[in-house]
Amino acid sequence: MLRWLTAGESHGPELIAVLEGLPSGVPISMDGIRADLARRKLGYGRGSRMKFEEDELNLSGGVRHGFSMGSPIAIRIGNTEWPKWAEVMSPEPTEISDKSRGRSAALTRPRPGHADLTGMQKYGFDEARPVLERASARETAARVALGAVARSFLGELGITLVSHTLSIGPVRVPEDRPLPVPADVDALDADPLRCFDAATSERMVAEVDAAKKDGDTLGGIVEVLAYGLPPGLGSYVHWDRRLDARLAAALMGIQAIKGVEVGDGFLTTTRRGSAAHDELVQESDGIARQSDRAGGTEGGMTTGTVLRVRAGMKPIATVPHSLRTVDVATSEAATAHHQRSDVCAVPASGVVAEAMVALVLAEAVLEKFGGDSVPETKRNLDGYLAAIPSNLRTRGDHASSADA
Ligand SMILES: Cc1cc2nc3c(=O)[nH]c(=O)nc-3n(C[C@H](O)[C@H](O)[C@H](O)COP(=O)(O)O)c2cc1C
Ligand SMILES: C=C(O[C@@H]1CC(C(=O)O)=C[C@@H](OP(=O)(O)O)[C@H]1O)C(=O)O
Repeated sequence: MLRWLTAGESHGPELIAVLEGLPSGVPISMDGIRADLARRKLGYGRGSRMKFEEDELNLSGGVRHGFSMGSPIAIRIGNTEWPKWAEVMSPEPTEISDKSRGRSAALTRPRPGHADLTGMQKYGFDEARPVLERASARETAARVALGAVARSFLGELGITLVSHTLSIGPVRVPEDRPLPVPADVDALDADPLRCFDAATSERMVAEVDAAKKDGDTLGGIVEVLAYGLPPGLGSYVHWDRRLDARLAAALMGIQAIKGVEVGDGFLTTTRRGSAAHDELVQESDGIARQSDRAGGTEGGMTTGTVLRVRAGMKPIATVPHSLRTVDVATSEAATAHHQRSDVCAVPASGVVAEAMVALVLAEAVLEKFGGDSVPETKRNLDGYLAAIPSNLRTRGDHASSADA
């Protein structure tokens, strides 16, 4: 069983993440995790905070000499801005000195679209600071660090993930563009919007510039692909074991994600059945699907073809051209509080989505194949693939983890 938790506030001293249930022998490098943390901060349209704040990575449990030991992985991500917030976010009752007076001003003008107002109602606060500190997507740094570990485990089994930006606001990659493959990851990360289509990326940059100029914000859609999966992760036997359901929940659990699609998703609903599914044909090297409309799952299980899921992000709620709200201290009409914000965080959301998919897949792999060490998990996976009768084999099933 794989489980994970994160803790920590946006302007707290550090974020903390724990991953329990990972086998021994997974290569884990500080540089590898740092590289993913850096990817999460990229993306045209991110706010000024991404430039001055640094993620200070500490690995404080579960890893020795570059490999997991089977014990819980404990990760701390220190926040270099903490000294400025030490009084405002002090865990002990503290006098607020003049230098922190501005930062500690009560946030009584809740932002529509953020957690501010409902969070105050629910947890009994008279201002939004304690709400936004945890609702903030700063927390996604902790998930990305865990995702880097999960990805490394999957990599040992020959499973590779790719994420990319499909749309920003109304600007979308044309449907007929080929899917990026693992070899394209560096090029994707080098693109300002993590978009695989250069012409669309240019239009996306212009769209972000236009929104920024208007004091506005943007959302969009990201896609995560997983290559090298075996058939049969997840199950049809119970709703909460369906892999597509678990992926949807994990993606919806990312701040500001409001829609999830598996494969062709909503587009499929516009097709007739005869043009909606992936027909099976016997080839010399196994049964082959003639298309990939389903996105790599049938009956809540991986089919062994490329997994393809999408997450739709709403526009950032902290709109510089502030939205109407109520000052809950006076009940007067007001504009929502705004200090600074991202104009668009869709590229970063792709990296977070990749991390969430990696965690769900790592969990599903361990459920099916178990193993307390990577070699044991590999043996179990290879044994399963080898035992699939030849008449049931789909193309690619034989590519065992030994090839990873
Ligand atoms: C990577 C990332 C960056 C974000 N940056 C901001 C931001 O700068 N300002 C903001 O208001 N919301 C931002 N959000 C979205 C809010 O965290 C989110 O809207 C809020 O927590 C309320 O949750 P909900 O949108 O799911 O209802 C960001 C989300 C992600 C995933
Ligand atoms: C700090 C991060 O993202 C933050 C997520 C966020 C929000 O409301 O979700 C609001 C912004 O923070 P602030 O309001 O302090 O400028 C973003 O910078 C991060 O991703 O590391």
